[in-house]
Amino acid sequence: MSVYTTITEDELSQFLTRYDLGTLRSFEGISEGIENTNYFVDTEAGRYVLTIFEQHSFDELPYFLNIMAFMAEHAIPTAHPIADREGNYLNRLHDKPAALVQRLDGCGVEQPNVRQCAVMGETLARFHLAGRDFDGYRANDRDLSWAERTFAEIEPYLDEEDKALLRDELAYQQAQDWAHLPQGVIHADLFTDNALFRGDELAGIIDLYYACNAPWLYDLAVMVNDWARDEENRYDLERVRAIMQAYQQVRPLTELEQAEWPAAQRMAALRFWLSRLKDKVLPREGALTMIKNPDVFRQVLLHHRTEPLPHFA
Ligand SMILES: Nc1ncnc2c1ncn2[C@@H]1O[C@H](COP(=O)(O)OP(=O)(O)OP(=O)(O)O)[C@@H](O)[C@H]1O
Ligand SMILES: N[C@@H](CCO)C(=O)O
Repeated sequence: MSVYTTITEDELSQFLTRYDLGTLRSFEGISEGIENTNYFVDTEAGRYVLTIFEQHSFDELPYFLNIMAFMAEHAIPTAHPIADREGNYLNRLHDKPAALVQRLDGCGVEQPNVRQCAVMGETLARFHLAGRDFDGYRANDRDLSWAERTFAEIEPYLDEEDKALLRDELAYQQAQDWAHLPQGVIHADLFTDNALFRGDELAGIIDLYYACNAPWLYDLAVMVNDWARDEENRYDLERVRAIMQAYQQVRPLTELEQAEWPAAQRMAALRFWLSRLKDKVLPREGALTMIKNPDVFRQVLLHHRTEPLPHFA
């Protein structure tokens, strides 16, 4: 359940007076999602999603909302934030940051098919190329130095085998040439639950709240690690091929990227193994975060260390 902040009809109607969206028709809390409070909101003018941000500060949100607007305006299917009469995407509700975005007409997919994987590969490449003209900048706060700090924090809670594996992987990642890979705006969390589909048509990507500047190849690895994995955490090479070929039809990988592809898969697995481990051993106080299983990404990392996925260039 993810309605942490409950709003009344009167409060919402009052909030909507800042926008040019007509009067409220109906609203309903959304049960999916973990981090924020989300409501579906229908008004005379259309259908929207209201997000009340439970974790982010007012200062950090404009970057994310501006990227969503920029991508939507550059033909990348994304929910466009709605500006109020003064042109602001960000507002205040219950003393928390809040924003309205377009409601996309689609559903999440749990086990994507090959066609949906190809759509995602192509869309990610277009997202990366479009981002070259975006003038905001945000450093990646889940990079290798974050991984090292996180390992140091959680090390006392880990068994010897995991400690040795993580130490070895961190040393391997330190030796990679991340600085010379092509970089730009990345989504950084494009898992299957962050894309909504109507059949095989992508309605849009959501949850851009980890977006940052980082190597494009890493973003592709985050996607492949999640989209091409079956329920037993085995990789389906047809789905890997579909993502990689569709991506490279729009933006072919450079030689350096091809060489670093195994390292990128491992870095993406390491990042989500560590964040899930940290959520498990050091749960955030007061946060209602549902713990996602860290072992999935331990398994993914072990897979890629012995048998990295091909780049299909
Ligand atoms: N723009 C949108 N259009 C349609 N549905 C949306 C939109 N944004 C969110 N949703 C719906 O709301 C659900 C929760 O959104 P989201 O995944 O962003 O949750 P969250 O709590 O904000 O983030 P997280 O997934 O990181 O916990 C989604 O699964 C989706 O069903
Ligand atoms: N996609 C992340 C959670 C949200 O960032 C995970 O599956 O661990």
